[in-house]
Amino acid sequence: MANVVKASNFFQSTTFPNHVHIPSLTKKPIVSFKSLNPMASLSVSPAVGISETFTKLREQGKVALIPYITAGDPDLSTTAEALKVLDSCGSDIIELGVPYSDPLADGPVIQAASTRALAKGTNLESIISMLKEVIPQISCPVSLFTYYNVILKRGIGNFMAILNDAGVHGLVVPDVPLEETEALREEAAKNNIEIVLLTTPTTPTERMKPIVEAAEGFVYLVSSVGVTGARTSINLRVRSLLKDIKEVTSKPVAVGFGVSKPEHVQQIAGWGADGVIVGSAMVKLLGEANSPQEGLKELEIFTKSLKSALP
Ligand SMILES: O=P(O)(O)OC[C@@H](O)[C@@H](O)c1c[nH]c2ccccc12
Repeated sequence: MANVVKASNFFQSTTFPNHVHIPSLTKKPIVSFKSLNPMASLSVSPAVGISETFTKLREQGKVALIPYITAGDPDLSTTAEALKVLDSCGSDIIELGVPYSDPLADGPVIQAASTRALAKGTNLESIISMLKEVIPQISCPVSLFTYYNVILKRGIGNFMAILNDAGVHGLVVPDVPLEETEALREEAAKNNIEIVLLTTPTTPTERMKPIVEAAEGFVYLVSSVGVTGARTSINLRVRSLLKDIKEVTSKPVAVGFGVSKPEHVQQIAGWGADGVIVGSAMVKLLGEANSPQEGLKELEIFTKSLKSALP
Protein backbone atom coordinates (compact mmCIF):
# COMPACT_ATOMS: atom_id res chain seq x y z
CA MET A 1 0.00 0.00 0.00
CA ALA A 2 1.39 3.43 -0.91
CA ASN A 3 2.83 5.27 2.06
CA VAL A 4 0.07 7.44 3.37
CA VAL A 5 0.70 11.15 3.04
CA LYS A 6 -0.39 13.46 5.86
CA ALA A 7 -4.02 14.34 5.31
CA SER A 8 -3.16 18.02 5.76
CA ASN A 9 -0.81 17.90 2.76
CA PHE A 10 -3.21 15.52 1.07
CA PHE A 11 -6.20 17.85 1.21
CA GLN A 12 -4.22 20.85 0.10
CA SER A 13 -2.60 18.95 -2.71
CA THR A 14 -3.38 20.54 -6.05
CA THR A 15 -2.36 17.33 -7.77
CA PHE A 16 -3.65 13.88 -7.01
CA PRO A 17 -1.96 10.53 -7.32
CA ASN A 18 -0.72 10.15 -10.89
CA HIS A 19 -0.60 6.39 -10.46
CA VAL A 20 -4.06 5.03 -10.99
CA HIS A 21 -5.02 1.61 -9.72
CA ILE A 22 -8.55 0.79 -10.72
CA PRO A 23 -9.83 -2.59 -9.51
CA SER A 24 -11.13 -4.78 -12.28
CA LEU A 25 -14.81 -3.90 -12.58
CA THR A 26 -17.35 -6.61 -12.97
CA LYS A 27 -20.31 -5.27 -14.87
CA LYS A 28 -23.06 -7.36 -13.35
CA PRO A 29 -24.32 -6.66 -9.82
CA ILE A 30 -22.85 -9.02 -7.27
CA VAL A 31 -26.13 -9.94 -5.59
CA SER A 32 -29.73 -9.34 -6.59
CA PHE A 33 -31.28 -7.53 -3.66
CA LYS A 34 -34.90 -8.21 -4.55
CA SER A 35 -34.88 -11.64 -2.90
CA LEU A 36 -33.07 -10.50 0.24
CA ASN A 37 -35.90 -8.71 1.88
CA PRO A 38 -39.57 -9.55 1.20
CA MET A 39 -40.40 -6.09 2.54
CA ALA A 40 -38.24 -4.61 -0.19
CA SER A 41 -41.30 -3.33 -2.02
CA LEU A 42 -42.13 -1.11 0.97
CA SER A 43 -40.79 2.39 0.55
CA VAL A 44 -40.64 5.36 2.91
CA SER A 45 -41.13 8.99 2.00
CA PRO A 46 -38.22 10.04 -0.23
CA ALA A 47 -35.35 11.58 1.72
CA VAL A 48 -34.86 15.31 1.42
CA GLY A 49 -31.42 16.61 0.34
CA ILE A 50 -28.42 17.41 2.47
CA SER A 51 -29.05 21.15 2.89
CA GLU A 52 -32.73 20.61 3.65
CA THR A 53 -31.83 18.01 6.25
CA PHE A 54 -29.62 20.51 8.06
CA THR A 55 -32.30 23.21 7.81
CA LYS A 56 -34.81 20.92 9.51
CA LEU A 57 -32.31 19.93 12.19
CA ARG A 58 -31.46 23.57 12.90
CA GLU A 59 -35.17 24.37 13.31
CA GLN A 60 -35.34 21.55 15.87
CA GLY A 61 -32.11 22.59 17.59
CA LYS A 62 -30.57 19.22 16.71
CA VAL A 63 -27.09 18.14 15.59
CA ALA A 64 -26.71 15.72 12.65
CA LEU A 65 -25.32 12.23 13.21
CA ILE A 66 -23.46 11.27 10.02
CA PRO A 67 -22.06 7.71 9.95
CA TYR A 68 -19.62 6.57 7.27
CA ILE A 69 -19.34 2.93 6.17
CA THR A 70 -17.40 1.31 3.34
CA ALA A 71 -19.68 -0.32 0.75
CA GLY A 72 -19.08 -4.04 0.27
CA ASP A 73 -17.45 -4.70 3.65
CA PRO A 74 -17.99 -7.41 4.75
CA ASP A 75 -20.30 -7.74 1.71
CA LEU A 76 -22.88 -5.70 -0.18
CA SER A 77 -25.93 -7.41 1.29
CA THR A 78 -24.64 -6.55 4.77
CA THR A 79 -24.06 -2.98 3.58
CA ALA A 80 -27.71 -2.89 2.46
CA GLU A 81 -28.82 -4.01 5.92
CA ALA A 82 -26.36 -1.63 7.63
CA LEU A 83 -27.86 1.35 5.77
CA LYS A 84 -31.29 0.41 7.10
CA VAL A 85 -29.94 -0.09 10.64
CA LEU A 86 -28.17 3.30 10.57
CA ASP A 87 -31.32 4.97 9.26
CA SER A 88 -33.58 3.33 11.82
CA CYS A 89 -31.19 4.29 14.66
CA GLY A 90 -31.61 7.97 13.80
CA SER A 91 -28.73 8.77 11.44
CA ASP A 92 -29.46 12.05 9.69
CA ILE A 93 -27.18 11.58 6.66
CA ILE A 94 -25.21 8.46 5.70
CA GLU A 95 -21.80 8.67 4.02
CA LEU A 96 -21.23 5.55 1.88
CA GLY A 97 -17.67 4.94 0.74
CA VAL A 98 -16.76 3.48 -2.64
CA PRO A 99 -13.79 1.19 -1.91
CA TYR A 100 -10.62 2.31 -3.68
CA SER A 101 -7.24 0.64 -4.17
CA ASP A 102 -5.21 3.62 -3.01
CA PRO A 103 -7.16 5.38 -0.23
CA LEU A 104 -4.42 7.86 0.67
CA ALA A 105 -6.40 9.74 3.30
CA ASP A 106 -7.58 6.63 5.08
CA GLY A 107 -6.13 4.96 8.12
CA PRO A 108 -5.67 1.21 8.59
CA VAL A 109 -9.29 0.39 9.48
CA ILE A 110 -10.81 1.88 6.33
CA GLN A 111 -7.87 0.77 4.18
CA ALA A 112 -8.47 -2.81 5.32
CA ALA A 113 -12.21 -2.45 4.71
CA SER A 114 -11.55 -1.20 1.18
CA THR A 115 -9.21 -4.11 0.50
CA ARG A 116 -11.81 -6.62 1.73
CA ALA A 117 -14.58 -4.99 -0.29
CA LEU A 118 -12.49 -4.89 -3.48
CA ALA A 119 -11.53 -8.53 -2.97
CA LYS A 120 -15.27 -9.30 -3.00
CA GLY A 121 -15.55 -7.57 -6.38
CA THR A 122 -17.34 -4.48 -5.05
CA ASN A 123 -17.42 -1.65 -7.59
CA LEU A 124 -19.49 1.42 -8.37
CA GLU A 125 -21.92 -0.55 -10.52
CA SER A 126 -22.72 -3.14 -7.84
CA ILE A 127 -23.00 -0.38 -5.20
CA ILE A 128 -25.44 1.59 -7.37
CA SER A 129 -27.49 -1.55 -7.99
CA MET A 130 -27.76 -2.06 -4.22
CA LEU A 131 -28.60 1.61 -3.58
CA LYS A 132 -31.46 1.52 -6.09
CA GLU A 133 -33.06 -1.15 -3.89
CA VAL A 134 -32.24 0.33 -0.51
CA ILE A 135 -32.62 4.12 -0.86
CA PRO A 136 -36.44 3.89 -1.30
CA GLN A 137 -36.50 2.02 2.05
CA ILE A 138 -34.62 4.60 4.13
CA SER A 139 -35.63 8.10 5.19
CA CYS A 140 -32.24 9.83 5.49
CA PRO A 141 -30.21 11.06 2.50
CA VAL A 142 -27.17 9.15 1.27
CA SER A 143 -23.96 10.96 0.36
CA LEU A 144 -21.53 8.92 -1.71
CA PHE A 145 -17.86 9.11 -0.77
CA THR A 146 -15.30 8.42 -3.47
CA TYR A 147 -11.81 9.28 -4.58
CA TYR A 148 -11.60 11.50 -7.65
CA ASN A 149 -10.29 8.90 -10.07
CA VAL A 150 -13.46 6.80 -9.80
CA ILE A 151 -15.34 9.82 -11.18
CA LEU A 152 -12.82 10.73 -13.89
CA LYS A 153 -12.81 7.16 -15.16
CA ARG A 154 -16.52 7.40 -15.99
CA GLY A 155 -16.72 11.06 -16.95
CA ILE A 156 -18.08 13.66 -14.54
CA GLY A 157 -21.47 14.11 -16.22
CA ASN A 158 -22.08 10.39 -16.57
CA PHE A 159 -21.02 9.77 -12.98
CA MET A 160 -23.42 12.39 -11.61
CA ALA A 161 -26.29 10.99 -13.72
CA ILE A 162 -25.60 7.52 -12.31
CA LEU A 163 -25.82 8.87 -8.75
CA ASN A 164 -28.96 10.88 -9.46
CA ASP A 165 -30.63 7.84 -10.98
CA ALA A 166 -29.93 5.91 -7.77
CA GLY A 167 -31.33 8.66 -5.56
CA VAL A 168 -28.00 9.76 -4.03
CA HIS A 169 -28.14 13.32 -2.65
CA GLY A 170 -24.54 14.20 -1.82
CA LEU A 171 -20.95 13.58 -2.83
CA VAL A 172 -17.66 13.84 -0.93
CA VAL A 173 -14.43 13.68 -2.95
CA PRO A 174 -11.50 14.19 -0.57
CA ASP A 175 -8.77 14.40 -3.22
CA VAL A 176 -10.36 16.74 -5.76
CA PRO A 177 -8.27 19.92 -6.04
CA LEU A 178 -10.36 23.00 -5.14
CA GLU A 179 -9.58 24.39 -8.60
CA GLU A 180 -11.43 21.44 -10.18
CA THR A 181 -14.52 21.45 -8.01
CA GLU A 182 -16.38 23.88 -10.30
CA ALA A 183 -16.66 21.21 -13.01
CA LEU A 184 -18.01 18.78 -10.41
CA ARG A 185 -20.51 21.29 -9.05
CA GLU A 186 -21.77 22.16 -12.52
CA GLU A 187 -22.66 18.55 -13.39
CA ALA A 188 -23.80 17.79 -9.85
CA ALA A 189 -26.28 20.67 -9.91
CA LYS A 190 -27.92 19.21 -13.03
CA ASN A 191 -28.44 16.00 -11.03
CA ASN A 192 -29.68 17.36 -7.69
CA ILE A 193 -26.41 16.42 -5.97
CA GLU A 194 -24.58 18.59 -3.43
CA ILE A 195 -20.78 18.55 -3.33
CA VAL A 196 -19.39 18.59 0.20
CA LEU A 197 -15.88 20.06 0.57
CA LEU A 198 -13.34 19.56 3.34
CA THR A 199 -11.16 21.91 5.32
CA THR A 200 -8.48 20.88 7.83
CA PRO A 201 -6.65 22.37 10.84
CA THR A 202 -3.72 23.24 8.57
CA THR A 203 -5.76 24.83 5.76
CA PRO A 204 -4.70 28.50 5.62
CA THR A 205 -7.56 30.95 6.20
CA GLU A 206 -7.17 32.37 2.68
CA ARG A 207 -7.78 28.88 1.33
CA MET A 208 -10.44 27.90 3.86
CA LYS A 209 -12.64 30.80 2.69
CA PRO A 210 -13.02 29.71 -0.98
CA ILE A 211 -13.50 26.10 0.18
CA VAL A 212 -16.30 27.15 2.52
CA GLU A 213 -17.77 29.39 -0.17
CA ALA A 214 -17.85 26.55 -2.71
CA ALA A 215 -19.05 23.83 -0.29
CA GLU A 216 -22.62 22.61 -0.71
CA GLY A 217 -24.79 20.79 1.81
CA PHE A 218 -22.28 21.28 4.61
CA VAL A 219 -18.64 22.07 5.26
CA TYR A 220 -16.63 19.01 6.39
CA LEU A 221 -14.19 20.13 9.09
CA VAL A 222 -11.46 17.50 9.42
CA SER A 223 -10.66 17.55 13.15
CA SER A 224 -7.01 16.61 13.03
CA VAL A 225 -4.05 16.21 10.73
CA GLY A 226 -3.22 12.70 9.60
CA VAL A 227 -5.54 10.03 8.27
CA THR A 228 -8.93 8.70 9.30
CA GLY A 229 -9.06 6.54 12.41
CA ALA A 230 -10.57 6.51 15.89
CA ARG A 231 -8.76 8.78 18.37
CA THR A 232 -8.93 8.63 22.16
CA SER A 233 -9.66 12.36 22.30
CA ILE A 234 -10.76 15.08 19.92
CA ASN A 235 -8.36 17.86 18.98
CA LEU A 236 -9.27 20.83 21.20
CA ARG A 237 -8.45 23.14 18.29
CA VAL A 238 -11.76 22.08 16.71
CA ARG A 239 -13.51 24.57 18.98
CA SER A 240 -11.64 27.58 17.57
CA LEU A 241 -11.68 26.16 14.04
CA LEU A 242 -15.48 25.93 14.20
CA LYS A 243 -15.60 29.55 15.37
CA ASP A 244 -13.31 30.69 12.54
CA ILE A 245 -15.42 28.93 9.90
CA LYS A 246 -18.70 30.18 11.34
CA GLU A 247 -17.36 33.72 11.13
CA VAL A 248 -17.20 33.40 7.35
CA THR A 249 -20.28 31.29 6.58
CA SER A 250 -23.75 30.43 7.82
CA LYS A 251 -23.50 27.02 6.12
CA PRO A 252 -23.69 23.97 8.41
CA VAL A 253 -20.33 22.60 9.57
CA ALA A 254 -19.89 18.91 10.45
CA VAL A 255 -16.78 17.57 12.18
CA GLY A 256 -15.12 14.25 11.36
CA PHE A 257 -11.91 12.27 12.02
CA GLY A 258 -11.29 10.34 15.17
CA VAL A 259 -14.81 10.47 16.60
CA SER A 260 -15.45 7.15 18.31
CA LYS A 261 -17.30 7.70 21.62
CA PRO A 262 -20.55 9.29 22.82
CA GLU A 263 -18.51 11.82 24.82
CA HIS A 264 -16.77 12.87 21.60
CA VAL A 265 -20.04 13.69 19.85
CA GLN A 266 -21.29 15.48 22.96
CA GLN A 267 -18.09 17.57 23.10
CA ILE A 268 -18.21 18.49 19.40
CA ALA A 269 -21.91 19.37 19.57
CA GLY A 270 -21.13 21.53 22.60
CA TRP A 271 -18.57 23.43 20.55
CA GLY A 272 -21.32 24.43 18.12
CA ALA A 273 -20.93 21.88 15.30
CA ASP A 274 -24.03 21.22 13.18
CA GLY A 275 -23.07 17.60 12.61
CA VAL A 276 -20.66 14.86 13.63
CA ILE A 277 -19.19 12.27 11.25
CA VAL A 278 -18.16 8.84 12.54
CA GLY A 279 -16.42 6.42 10.20
CA SER A 280 -13.65 4.10 11.33
CA ALA A 281 -15.39 3.15 14.57
CA MET A 282 -18.45 2.08 12.54
CA VAL A 283 -16.40 0.35 9.84
CA LYS A 284 -14.49 -1.62 12.46
CA LEU A 285 -17.66 -2.95 14.05
CA LEU A 286 -19.04 -4.12 10.72
CA GLY A 287 -15.91 -5.42 9.04
CA GLU A 288 -14.16 -7.09 11.95
CA ALA A 289 -17.14 -8.84 13.59
CA ASN A 290 -17.32 -12.64 13.79
CA SER A 291 -20.39 -12.58 11.54
CA PRO A 292 -22.40 -10.00 9.57
CA GLN A 293 -25.29 -10.41 12.01
CA GLU A 294 -23.02 -9.70 14.97
CA GLY A 295 -21.57 -6.67 13.18
CA LEU A 296 -25.03 -5.30 12.43
CA LYS A 297 -26.10 -5.75 16.05
CA GLU A 298 -22.99 -3.98 17.36
CA LEU A 299 -23.52 -1.22 14.79
CA GLU A 300 -27.07 -0.72 16.07
CA ILE A 301 -25.98 -0.52 19.72
CA PHE A 302 -23.10 1.85 18.93
CA THR A 303 -25.19 4.14 16.70
CA LYS A 304 -27.91 4.42 19.34
CA SER A 305 -25.29 5.32 21.96
CA LEU A 306 -24.01 8.15 19.75
CA LYS A 307 -27.50 9.37 18.85
CA SER A 308 -28.52 9.55 22.51
CA ALA A 309 -25.47 11.69 23.24
CA LEU A 310 -26.51 14.31 20.68
CA PRO A 311 -29.02 17.16 21.18
O1 LIG B 1 -12.82 7.35 10.20
P1 LIG B 1 -13.01 8.57 11.07
O2 LIG B 1 -11.72 8.92 11.83
O3 LIG B 1 -14.22 8.47 11.97
O4 LIG B 1 -13.26 9.80 10.08
C1 LIG B 1 -14.45 9.88 9.24
C2 LIG B 1 -14.06 9.29 7.93
O5 LIG B 1 -13.97 7.90 8.08
C3 LIG B 1 -14.93 9.54 6.70
O6 LIG B 1 -15.54 10.79 6.66
C4 LIG B 1 -13.94 9.31 5.60
C5 LIG B 1 -13.63 8.08 5.08
N1 LIG B 1 -12.56 8.20 4.24
C6 LIG B 1 -12.15 9.51 4.22
C7 LIG B 1 -11.08 10.11 3.58
C8 LIG B 1 -10.88 11.50 3.76
C9 LIG B 1 -11.76 12.24 4.60
C10 LIG B 1 -12.85 11.61 5.28
C11 LIG B 1 -13.00 10.26 5.09
